Amino acid sequence: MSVSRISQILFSRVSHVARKPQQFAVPVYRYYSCQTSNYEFIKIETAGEKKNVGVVTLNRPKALNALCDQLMNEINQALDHFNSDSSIAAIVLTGSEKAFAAGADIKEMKDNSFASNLKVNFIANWNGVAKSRKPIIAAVNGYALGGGNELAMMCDIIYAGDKAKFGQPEIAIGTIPGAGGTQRLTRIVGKSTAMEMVLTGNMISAEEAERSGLVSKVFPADKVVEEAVKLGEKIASHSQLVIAIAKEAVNAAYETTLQQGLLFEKRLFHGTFSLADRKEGMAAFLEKRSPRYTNQ
Ligand SMILES: C/C=C/C(=O)SCCNC(=O)CCNC(=O)[C@H](O)C(C)(C)COP(=O)(O)OP(=O)(O)OC[C@H]1O[C@@H](n2cnc3c(N)ncnc32)[C@H](O)[C@@H]1OP(=O)(O)O
Repeated sequence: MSVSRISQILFSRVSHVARKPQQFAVPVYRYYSCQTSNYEFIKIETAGEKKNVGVVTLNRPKALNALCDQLMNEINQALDHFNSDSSIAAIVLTGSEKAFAAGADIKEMKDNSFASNLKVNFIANWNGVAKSRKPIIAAVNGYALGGGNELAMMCDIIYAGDKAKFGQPEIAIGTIPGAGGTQRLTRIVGKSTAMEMVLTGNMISAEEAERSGLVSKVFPADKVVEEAVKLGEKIASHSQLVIAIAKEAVNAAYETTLQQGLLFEKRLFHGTFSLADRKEGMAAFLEKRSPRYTNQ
């Protein structure tokens, strides 16, 4: 990748037009406030002491949060909303205690054909999560199966409740994973574990998922969202511009060769020296005080 392409990516992705969210104060949880919306299958809230973490909760309990087309479109809308809200620094994506998501909606896709999938580019709208500029933390309780596990893997960090179960059971319904279950999963957990999960459809526990690097931490089920919000708040304490750059650099490790990735990283590192926040961060360290970032 050329240096000019790297700079183009660097400067196009970190600038966006800020928009104030519509909010009203209905406390449903300490530090939480609901937001007005017309969503049917999700709920959105802001959380954290400074209300700087967006929370998207999948809310289709009768189908264990099966990822129908409308639900995925609603997730994309919510992410667009939080990505364009300058007061939000990180996003938590979660489900219910029983299911993060039980996969793509089998009822909705059972009559699809190869031709119909091609015509509408079936599940192309699932990419919104992976494309979010702001970090997304998946807080997983219960089942994360098929597209549910793939959705979690599109997030940047996965926290799991101790009863969570992860799997790619598509083989048991005559198909294969289609949204990252053979690709992201293999890069994360390695060939043997991925192959076993994809070829058998067997689920792994939260503990196994942590051991294999699929999730970074496991908490009691009723604490996982709270811990994910705390993590979002910690992320929010840093420069949002530098967070966006750091996220892109880590993601490049999955998409480029080592040499291209190292060059990309070095140029982004060099680029941070053009930011007031980089200057402020180093000055604050040397003056033994907390940094005051301005996202400039
Ligand atoms: C690109 C992506 C592709 C994919 O993701 S393919 C789909 C991969 N996922 C699966 O194959 C998982 C399917 N679901 C299950 O195996 C089971 O469910 C569970 C093990 C998750 C839970 O079992 P239990 O506790 O016995 O619940 P229940 O009665 O099976 O489910 C409750 C309701 O939820 C609906 N449901 C569950 N998963 C899906 C789904 N993936 N698509 C559509 N509906 C789903 C059921 O049908 C049922 O509904 P009703 O009460 O009307 O019978």
